[in-house]
Amino acid sequence: MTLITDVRLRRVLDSRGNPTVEADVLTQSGGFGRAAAPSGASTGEYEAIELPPSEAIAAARRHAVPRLIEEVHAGNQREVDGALRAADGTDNFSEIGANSAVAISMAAAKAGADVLGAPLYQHLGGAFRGENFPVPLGNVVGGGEHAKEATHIQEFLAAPVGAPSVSEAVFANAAVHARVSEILDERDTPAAKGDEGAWAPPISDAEAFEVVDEAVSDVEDELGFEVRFGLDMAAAELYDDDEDGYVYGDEVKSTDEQVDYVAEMVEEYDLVYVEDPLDEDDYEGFADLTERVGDQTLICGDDLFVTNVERLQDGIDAGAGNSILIKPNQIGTLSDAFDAVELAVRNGYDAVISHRSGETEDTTIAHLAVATDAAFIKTGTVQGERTAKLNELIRIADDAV
Ligand SMILES: O=C(O)[C@@H](CO)OP(=O)(O)O
Ligand SMILES: [Mg+2]
Repeated sequence: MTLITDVRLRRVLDSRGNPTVEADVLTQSGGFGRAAAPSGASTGEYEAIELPPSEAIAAARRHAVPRLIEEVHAGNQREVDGALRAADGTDNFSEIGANSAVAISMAAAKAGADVLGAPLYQHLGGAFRGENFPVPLGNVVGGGEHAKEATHIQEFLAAPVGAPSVSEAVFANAAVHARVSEILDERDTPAAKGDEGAWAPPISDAEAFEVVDEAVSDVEDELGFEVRFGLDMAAAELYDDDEDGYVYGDEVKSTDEQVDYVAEMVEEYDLVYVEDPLDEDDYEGFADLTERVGDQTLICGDDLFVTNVERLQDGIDAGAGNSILIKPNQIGTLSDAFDAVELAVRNGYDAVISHRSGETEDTTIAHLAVATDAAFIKTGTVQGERTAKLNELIRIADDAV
């Protein structure tokens, strides 16, 4: 019934106005799934390869589509993803592009769910999934590669850890985003927005800590449940080999100073989450920091692990981090993303399912987060391509998908 009968690929717009790959998968019994690949700006060096969309589409049509049509069942995700891997023949999807691979992989999952008449999260996670919901990490202030003339730290993320429901959590993040804007106004600080819809004010990181801390406390008082915050430092973008350190404008921090700085910020602001606090090759630095503050906060590897089980296993062996960011397009298929979650959970690491800075209205990651029982989902706060995922989470909780 779920035998794939057609795969259609096209270029569509992403939220930055760039082209990206969209896939439609059709099955014998009329099942249909559609998904689009997201795209990063602060991409990790070890990510699977994103090809220019036209090239990725042409290569996938040549190599992958013939191996899928009348050959593979959309309901069997391992079979779909195995065919994509076989069609590509490389470790990093450099032949057909991870953007084509992930779009087809996700579209096939949706087609499989469609035939079963089940919501995607249930198809992927099983009948007993859907009781627990991830805490949404909401980007409220940011800079780095996502905005010019703003903070060095890429993302300051509201984390409504005490919210009684996913809907209240989503609205809490929106309230923090709104409160940040008021506080910036009070300080006569103009702010543009970055790629993910976070405020991108021309202020120092130290001031951003103050502003976000104040906004989070105000919203916590107003709503009456615990709201904290965290960071994505995207430190691989700050690290400069020539300087042998992390560059914050005129200041350069050595690795030891960077570890001290992050540990101090965790203490001072009671941070609940710190992503990529060190360079993407620095397992040792991650391990030092995890040793110091890993019992108080999540230390999450994004560019460090790139959703890759081998890199995650190296991290587990080294004691580097206690959490992994999961981005399906970093590795190319849903099966690979699930394998990374499974390895993480077996080793006491929390999984955090994540969007990219370039997104579409695709909502697959909302389902993925519920299907995998992930602790957190990072998918912005406002702006259509972000609210698409957040609203889908609300619908899943309301049994309305
Ligand atoms: O670093 C990150 O975690 C992401 C998403 O916030 O950014 P990008 O997609 O640009 O890699
Ligand atoms: Mg990151």
